[in-house]
Amino acid sequence: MIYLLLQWYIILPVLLCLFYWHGTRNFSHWRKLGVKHIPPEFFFGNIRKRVLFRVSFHELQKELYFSFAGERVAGIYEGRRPVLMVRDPELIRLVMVRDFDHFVDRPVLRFRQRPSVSNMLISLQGAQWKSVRAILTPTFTSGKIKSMSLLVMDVGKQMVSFLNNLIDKPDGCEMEMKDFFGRFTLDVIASCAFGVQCDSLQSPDAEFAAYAGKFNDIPLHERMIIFTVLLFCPQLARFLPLSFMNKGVLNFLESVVRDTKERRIKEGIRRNDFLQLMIDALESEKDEEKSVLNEDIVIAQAILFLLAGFETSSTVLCFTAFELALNPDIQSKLREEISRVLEKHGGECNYDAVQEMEYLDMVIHESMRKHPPVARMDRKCTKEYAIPDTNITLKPDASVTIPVMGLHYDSQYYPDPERFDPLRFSSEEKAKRSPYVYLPFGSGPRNCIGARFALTSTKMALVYFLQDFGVEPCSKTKIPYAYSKFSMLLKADKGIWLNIKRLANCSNHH
Ligand code: HEM
Repeated sequence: MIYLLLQWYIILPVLLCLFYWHGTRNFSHWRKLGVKHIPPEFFFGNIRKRVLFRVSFHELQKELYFSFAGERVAGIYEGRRPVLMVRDPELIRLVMVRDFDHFVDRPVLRFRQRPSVSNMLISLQGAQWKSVRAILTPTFTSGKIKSMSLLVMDVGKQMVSFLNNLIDKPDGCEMEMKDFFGRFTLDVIASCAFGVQCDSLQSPDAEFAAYAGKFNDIPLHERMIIFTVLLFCPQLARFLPLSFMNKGVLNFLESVVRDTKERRIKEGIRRNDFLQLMIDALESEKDEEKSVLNEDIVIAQAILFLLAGFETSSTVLCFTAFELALNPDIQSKLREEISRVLEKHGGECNYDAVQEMEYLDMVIHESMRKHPPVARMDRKCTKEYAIPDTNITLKPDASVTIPVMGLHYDSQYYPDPERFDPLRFSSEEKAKRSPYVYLPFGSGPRNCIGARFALTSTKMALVYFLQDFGVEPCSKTKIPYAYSKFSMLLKADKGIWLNIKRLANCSNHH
């Protein structure tokens, strides 16, 4: 017994020392390279406030950016992991565009996952990413998006008829905007990526909507394990069968894609949606010797479109509505443009009409500046890279981050950054600043593949909405809103509540 105790008296301190050594051995990384940094803390590095959920992800990114004012690059520690923050717009261009072949991948946690997750474009790497991206790129051309916009128009009309039925009082109806626009966006993605007509506005309990609502429901213990692995030993991830997504939901989505695909092939049905474009690519590649696509890859992308497009697009709509409610002059000016352009197009909100709306474009871009759904962009160094005009050489596997949220609030690029001013995005104003200080969709070959689709569908939603309805603050509106501390994507704590009113001269033509 004494022998056993003695053994533990020795083993335990040794284990603790090893644990401490492992947790801190990278902590001289930035000092040795002469990069400005904040001294790290054991376990937390520089992100203690975030790990303890004291601050939101967006606020932390902003704070870190502003703690290195005047620097072109800065060093941060996320847990024990050193990450290089690239602050200078010209260096951002080099990393994201010119020297992209050194930064092809994202530093993602690669758990042992099923093919419908491991094949998602967002986490694919190297040559495999390149070949899948090349196949998907033609599905996002303006021509394809234009034909898909017909599906978005159907959903827009459903949205208007839903609101017409709901709002019968002259003083309007208070609604949570994320939930409202979330249902519009879900219907758009269900239709375009899964070929499912779900009308979640009229029937929120419909099967597809009910499943989609549970997408991020994962048990607390799995969440904790993921967080610890992420901070301490990401190398372990590939041995663990964990996922950020609910397994039941994944099973459901997989079967929707499989069944739809089989039905379309068997019955010769065709539809103008992403799924059709992917099925066509799969069929045309079937007999090629070096085919890239297979059913798993198609399923993975359909699920990814839901994952990458749903929260982001509905967030943009929600915060745009918030800004329009707070800035009634801008709301009126936008509505004037909408009426003027739609009149030219016989009153119909179609793809071409929306493309002509310049002020709408400025409003949505200013909204994504102030409220970018994604707070930062990440890249992994894949080939040794000497950063020009510095003595820093990044080794393969090093992580680099682009501080989107900080750049969007930097007054040297956007004077009075808290002010909502769409005119910052007039052609003259845009020409005055680097494009690399505005990155809601990222940049370079690894940017958001769905950006054009997202812009088209969110703009159409706003046009349908603003034609007949207006938004204004109500008693439940929190100004300024508080950021949710539990979300990686931008989210307002307790939501964004606004009053929706039917306009007096509402056309009611739908
Ligand atoms: C307003 C809505 C959206 C925003 C703000 C947004 C933002 C982003 C951002 C910031 C990235 C990372 C870019 C980078 O690392 O440079 C990204 C990647 C991606 N997005 Fe979006 N996104 C939106 C909508 C969509 C939609 C609707 C789809 C699909 C239909 C989509 C599909 C993707 C995919 C597949 C990637 C990964 C691309 C790759 O790794 O090659 N996104 N998005």
